[in-house]
Amino acid sequence: MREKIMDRSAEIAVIGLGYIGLPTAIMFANAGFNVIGYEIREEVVKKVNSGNSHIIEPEIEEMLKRAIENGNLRATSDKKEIAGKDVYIICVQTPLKEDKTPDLSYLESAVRTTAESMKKGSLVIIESTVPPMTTLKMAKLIEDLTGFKAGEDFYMAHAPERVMPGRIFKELVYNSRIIGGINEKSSELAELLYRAFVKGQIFKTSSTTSEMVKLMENTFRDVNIALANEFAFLAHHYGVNVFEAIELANTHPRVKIHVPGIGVGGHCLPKDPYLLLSSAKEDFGLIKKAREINEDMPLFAKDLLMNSLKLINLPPEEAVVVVLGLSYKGNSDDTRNSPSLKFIEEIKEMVAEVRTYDPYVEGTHGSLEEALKGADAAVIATDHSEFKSLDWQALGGLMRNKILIDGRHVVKEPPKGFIFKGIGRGEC
Ligand SMILES: NC(=O)c1ccc[n+]([C@@H]2O[C@H](COP(=O)([O-])OP(=O)(O)OC[C@H]3O[C@@H](n4cnc5c(N)ncnc54)[C@H](O)[C@@H]3O)[C@@H](O)[C@H]2O)c1
Ligand SMILES: CC(=O)N[C@@H]1[C@@H](OP(=O)(O)OP(=O)(O)OC[C@H]2O[C@@H](n3ccc(=O)[nH]c3=O)[C@H](O)[C@@H]2O)O[C@H](CO)[C@@H](O)[C@@H]1O
Repeated sequence: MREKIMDRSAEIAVIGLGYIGLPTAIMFANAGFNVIGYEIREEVVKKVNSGNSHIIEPEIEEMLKRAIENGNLRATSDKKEIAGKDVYIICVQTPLKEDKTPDLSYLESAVRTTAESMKKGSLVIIESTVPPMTTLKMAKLIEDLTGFKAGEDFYMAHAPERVMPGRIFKELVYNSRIIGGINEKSSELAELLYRAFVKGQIFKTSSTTSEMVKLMENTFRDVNIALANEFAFLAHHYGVNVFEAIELANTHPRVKIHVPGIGVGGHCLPKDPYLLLSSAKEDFGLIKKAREINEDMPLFAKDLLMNSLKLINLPPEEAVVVVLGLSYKGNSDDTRNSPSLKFIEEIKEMVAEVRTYDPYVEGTHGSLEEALKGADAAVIATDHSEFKSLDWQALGGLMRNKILIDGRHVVKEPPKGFIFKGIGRGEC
């Protein structure tokens, strides 16, 4: 297998062609490997094979076209086509169930497909983010299904993905990588494989440590954002602009406060802290509390909206509200766990009409001007670049009442003639 990886003759199957699987498949294909992407969504398979990406990400269209044109990448929904590959890389989603416990059904199904397809000597890599000890459990499942011995008849590692959407193709190359093999040989093979395109450092450890590292990174970020959000609450209480206060606090050499806002969305931060806690017998409460704070931020935005309507004596049930941005973060089309959706859920029964505008998300208004015509309030819920330079004086002319709520600190100066409130801006 070492030689096959070195001379690029190892054949790779990537299971799941989403935000992580598709870029990963493209990178290995452009590094010279023959890659087949196995994906259950047929519309994704069709799109990828025609050289078009189903996700929005800088550089992806050119990179995908290159991989398809050089004949190294193909997608399929047919299990038979991934039989007998040397390497299987699992990149399926690992969401939460309603009760916030891990839903590992996609992962288990992908592992079962891998077990049905692999051969003696295959290397199986889980890139998905998973609760600690999952890779060992999946290795056992493969042993039970195939009769192969883990670490001898097949190799297995957790190689968590750490890229940031919007910078995926840069971070795939330059981020350092953690490889958690179930044994030394598994780690070594996985390291050799990723060296095909990774220029960052590669650290080898056990699979359970690597699972925990990934979850700790996102939990660190989530808890820090919760702290920033709590500072925003306090700043409203004291009539302080929290962004000015954060900028000043961050001049301290050992302080780096995160950015408060309408909430924390995406496929990762809202669930990874729960994956970390999922099998713990007890916890200290901090991680859960941080989650609760971040999950409640859309309610804070709702309060700012309701207070503003009160100021103009407009009953909420008569108000037309326009939400700017549905995706969880700027310049992305991903709406998973987006705080905008929770905000809309919270207000939709209270107001006359909710309109949405998001240039990245289908099914929203085609034009912001159209959406704002006759509206009473605009609520910015996503920090898309184009929302940073809007001419609110001109847009205000289209509105019936001029209320502007900024949930993402994109409006630097409150526009004249508006009732303006922003999360962290010091006024309720
Ligand atoms: N999105 C991110 O920014 C990001 C970053 C780092 C890590 N991760 C982790 O990577 C994993 C994947 O996340 P994602 O955002 O790419 O998810 P995604 O939903 O975009 O992609 C998963 C894909 O797998 C497919 N799939 C599901 N079950 C399958 C099966 N049994 N066989 C074949 N295909 C199957 C789905 O149809 C989907 O297209 C998750 O564990 C996530 O936590 C995500
Ligand atoms: C540790 C880390 O860096 N992990 C990254 C993270 O990537 P992400 O795409 O989820 O992006 P984030 O920027 O973390 O945003 C999430 C949400 O938090 C809001 N937010 C953010 C910063 C802030 O100060 N205040 C906020 O309110 C923002 O608006 C958005 O809704 O998880 C990926 C998957 O595991 C990782 O691979 C990737 O490295």
